[in-house]
Amino acid sequence: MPFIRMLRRVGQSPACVCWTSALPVRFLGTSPRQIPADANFHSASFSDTDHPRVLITGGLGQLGVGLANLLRKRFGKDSVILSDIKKPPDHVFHSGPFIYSDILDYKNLREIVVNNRITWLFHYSALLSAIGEANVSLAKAVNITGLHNILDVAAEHNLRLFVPSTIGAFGPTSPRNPTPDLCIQRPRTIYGVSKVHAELMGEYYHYRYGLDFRCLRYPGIISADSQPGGGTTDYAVQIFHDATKHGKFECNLEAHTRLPMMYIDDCLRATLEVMEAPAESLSMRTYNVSAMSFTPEELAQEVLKHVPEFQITYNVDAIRQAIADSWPMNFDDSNARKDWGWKHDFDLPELVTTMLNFHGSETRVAQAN
Ligand SMILES: NC(=O)c1ccc[n+]([C@@H]2O[C@H](COP(=O)([O-])OP(=O)(O)OC[C@H]3O[C@@H](n4cnc5c(N)ncnc54)[C@H](O)[C@@H]3O)[C@@H](O)[C@H]2O)c1
Ligand SMILES: C[C@@H](O)[C@H](N)C(=O)O
Repeated sequence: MPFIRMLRRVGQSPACVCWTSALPVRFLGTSPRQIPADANFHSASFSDTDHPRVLITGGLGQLGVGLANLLRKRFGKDSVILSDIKKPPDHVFHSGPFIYSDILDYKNLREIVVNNRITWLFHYSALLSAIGEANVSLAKAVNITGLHNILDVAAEHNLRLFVPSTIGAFGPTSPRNPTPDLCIQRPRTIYGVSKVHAELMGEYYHYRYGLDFRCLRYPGIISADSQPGGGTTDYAVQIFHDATKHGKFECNLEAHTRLPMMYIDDCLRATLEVMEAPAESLSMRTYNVSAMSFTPEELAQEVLKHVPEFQITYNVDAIRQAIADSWPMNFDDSNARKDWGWKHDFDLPELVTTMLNFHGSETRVAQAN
């Protein structure tokens, strides 16, 4: 019977023994963009877990290049395509496949997925919290309309889809210390609203169309060799540049502002681990992940142990402060630890040593040249 072909892979997790398993998709409407049945499952016959062919959107931001490096080590250089709307720097362009992809252009997205037989998609394009408040209409387009395109292309081509969410998906009425996976989510930034929307839409597509949607709520991510893209947690990256270059740092958040944070290696490993986790181990599709939690003052104290002349001053940015005050202080990630074995490697001391070593050696190289 022709409609049998239209049945999506369902019942993949205990949470997805949904009514799609009992009813053919024909009775539920077809795919999200009304694609004919024969157009589905371009990639269904390939082994998408053992050897995925990967597309990363928004790959030239703080996190994408590191993710590509990790995935290329695991799946081979040519199996991972990095994409963005920006021009890649030389070292990125020469390190593996790069392609232009604007997530607002649905046909372009579909062409890339089809031509490259993509099976896994990591959707990193976004406008972050502070920059999103400065440009709400662009944030709505990229974070919401763009997400719709990604969900549709993923559902139509049977992709495994990773979309990162954030501590910013919570708001002032959420429990802040700790913040569990399931609680009130009423964020007050366009970034947060778009991320709650992404979580809910991804889960809806999972239950409605059998989309293999996986989502982690990242804390603020700290990286040494990539710059943050306009978020509230950016201070915790900039402090290391300034401590090694100038011995001082002006912080745009108040001294006692506590936020969950994570070193990039932990973040990217968590991302790969949840993507490789057997579907039956996932009792949820959106998980908090956490590593450490600190204030600017505590971070400065740790930096001082290595840079004795280091000084921190405060010049608070009211918008970022209001955002930070509405976000979780500590993240409860016990479900991720229980379901798929999440465990972080970096606490505050290891983070600070690693970051200062990186920037210290860079500064020494620059001084020697
Ligand atoms: N960095 C963090 O601390 C953090 C924390 C929580 C969640 N996240 C999430 O992780 C993801 C990656 O974060 P990041 O820090 O690398 O972000 P970033 O801001 O550094 O990079 C985002 C990238 O998206 C690209 N982009 C913008 N518009 C686009 C479009 N129309 N089409 C294609 N690409 C477009 C930008 O050019 C940019 O390179 C985001 O979804 C973000 O919300 C990041
Ligand atoms: C926390 C995260 O989503 C991002 N770093 C921001 O501050 O906007």
